[in-house]
Amino acid sequence: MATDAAHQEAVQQPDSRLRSLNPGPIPIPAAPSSRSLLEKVSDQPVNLDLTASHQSENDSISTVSSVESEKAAYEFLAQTPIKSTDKHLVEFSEAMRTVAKALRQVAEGKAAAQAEAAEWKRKYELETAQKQQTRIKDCGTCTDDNLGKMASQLSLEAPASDQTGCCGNHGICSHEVLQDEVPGPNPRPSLSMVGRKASFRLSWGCNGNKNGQHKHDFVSFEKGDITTAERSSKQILLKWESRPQTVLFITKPNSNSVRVLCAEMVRWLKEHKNINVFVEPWVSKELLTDDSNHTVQTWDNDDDKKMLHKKVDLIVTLGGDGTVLWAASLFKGPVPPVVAFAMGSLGFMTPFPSEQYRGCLDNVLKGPFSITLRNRLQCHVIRDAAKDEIVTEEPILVLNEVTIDRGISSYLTYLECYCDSSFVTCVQGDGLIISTTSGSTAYSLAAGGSMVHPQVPGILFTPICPHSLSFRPLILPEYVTLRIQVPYNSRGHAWASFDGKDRKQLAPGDALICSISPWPVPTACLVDSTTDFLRSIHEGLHWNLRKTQTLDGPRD
Ligand SMILES: NC(=O)c1ccc[n+]([C@@H]2O[C@H](COP(=O)([O-])OP(=O)(O)OC[C@H]3O[C@@H](n4cnc5c(N)ncnc54)[C@H](O)[C@@H]3O)[C@@H](O)[C@H]2O)c1
Ligand SMILES: Nc1ncnc2c1ncn2[C@@H]1O[C@H](COP(=O)(O)OP(=O)(O)OP(=O)(O)O)[C@@H](O)[C@H]1O
Repeated sequence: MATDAAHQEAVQQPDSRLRSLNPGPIPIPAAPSSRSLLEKVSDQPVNLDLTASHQSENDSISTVSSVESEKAAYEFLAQTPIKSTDKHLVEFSEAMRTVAKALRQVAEGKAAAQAEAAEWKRKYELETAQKQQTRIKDCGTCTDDNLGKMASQLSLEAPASDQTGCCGNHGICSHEVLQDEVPGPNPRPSLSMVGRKASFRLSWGCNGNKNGQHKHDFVSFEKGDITTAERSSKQILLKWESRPQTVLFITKPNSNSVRVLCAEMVRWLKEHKNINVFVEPWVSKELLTDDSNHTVQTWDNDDDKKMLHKKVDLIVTLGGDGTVLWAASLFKGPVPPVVAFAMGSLGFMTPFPSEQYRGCLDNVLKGPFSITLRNRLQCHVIRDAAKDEIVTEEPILVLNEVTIDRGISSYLTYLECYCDSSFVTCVQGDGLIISTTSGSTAYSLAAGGSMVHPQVPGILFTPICPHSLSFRPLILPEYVTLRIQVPYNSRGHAWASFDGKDRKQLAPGDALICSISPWPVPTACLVDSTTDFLRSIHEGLHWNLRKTQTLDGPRD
């Protein structure tokens, strides 16, 4: 009998029979015979959630007791001609797989969108909370009523008379006068020795004209025709409005020549220019041992360090590019102009020759001088584990780049990248560099990114050894926010490093959010921004160096 034969077959191969019989616990309408079988095989409720949909079909098979399944199968097989039922069930099973896959995709899409929305909300809350915290901290003991007033005093302000004169008429964010120290408890003696901070004005130079005037770029929409007006020279000039009085020295450690020059420059500035000098705490000890006549100032705690920008008119760096990065990293907010003397091997950001420091400093202290406004990236690490906390980790500012790589892991990094709300790509390779245009000549360049003039407003998106032939570096506009997410299904952790330092581990679920910071680093130019940039790529990289062909050869 056919039924007996089928019974026999089922007894001999119960496993394979059950695999085709059980497409999962979702009782979706199907052929009557299949449906009745499913109801007998599994009495589990419909489960459309993400966790259940992530289980493989094999997992769902294992949720059904094999004894029950076998019994149900025998009963079913006793009633139904096995061949046609098998065919139905195979079809049904396929249909179920398709449904499960679709449900999983929907659930995954929804979860990703929710996660993204939650993160943007958290980022907003984080920034608001941090701003508020800073204000409260800096205001010290001031009352709630005074909080708003004090907070506005703390921020950078332009004098009322100048607002129309500069920002009003010329429209650029030019001059900014740093306020005196906010009244608060116990000003530190070392910091309070310094007088009022020098004010300065920034303006666009116009066709070589250094009179402080500038023209605006503007777009005209007259009669629906879009045109851009004549472009001014975008060279930015810094002109002192009052005499700079305080200079901060940042020096490369472990260098004898740097130490000697630092001592000499400090003496010269104090004796000939009547300048107050700040140095890092370790340098102050070094200078004291070298020459007890040096009266330099320093800081001894983080709170004083955070107030440096209110005291320092100018930063002088002695070292290579790394020293400029170090100097910038000391300032989590506004950065005073940096005069970088070259005492390293390359020096893309260090245009001033140290042997001519007297002339260079004379010019800078007098002004006006050209500056390059170098954008920094502001990076937030958002921990998956800290999703419910409003304030997570402090933002980190980088002048060159933030790198997300595989660290010591031997697996490919797997990073999901979003630009604002758009998906960019998944990086599978050694990692990703998100670089400023200043950093374009550093690590990003080594990874195949383009060299970009530091005044170009953009963010470089450069993969490191991508395992894909078609992954080319990108340059994105400067106003976007990038989110790099280590997905839950990443095989390993990723590591973020900031200007080559401060490595932080990123676990699956963690994300890094980067956008351009409102606090650029103004670096003084030797000539002007473009001349200095071209000189650095010629001299530093020997860019496009080739022997010139002679006339001595084939001609047209
Ligand atoms: N493969 C690479 O090229 C590679 C690898 C790791 C780090 N880096 C770079 O090193 C930087 C940290 O510098 P450091 O001095 O602290 O480390 P470091 O002492 O290891 O020096 C790195 C080198 O990069 C050069 N450099 C730094 N910033 C530059 C810039 N904006 N343009 C051109 N060259 C630049 C420095 O002059 C130095 O020669 C990182 O921000 C990263 O860009 C490069
Ligand atoms: N004041 C400082 N305190 C601590 N570390 C510093 C300081 N200044 C520089 N560094 C670090 O010292 C390292 C070397 O500095 P830098 O790049 O300026 O010198 P260099 O290697 O001689 O120059 P180049 O990079 O052009 O060859 C960098 O990693 C930098 O971060």
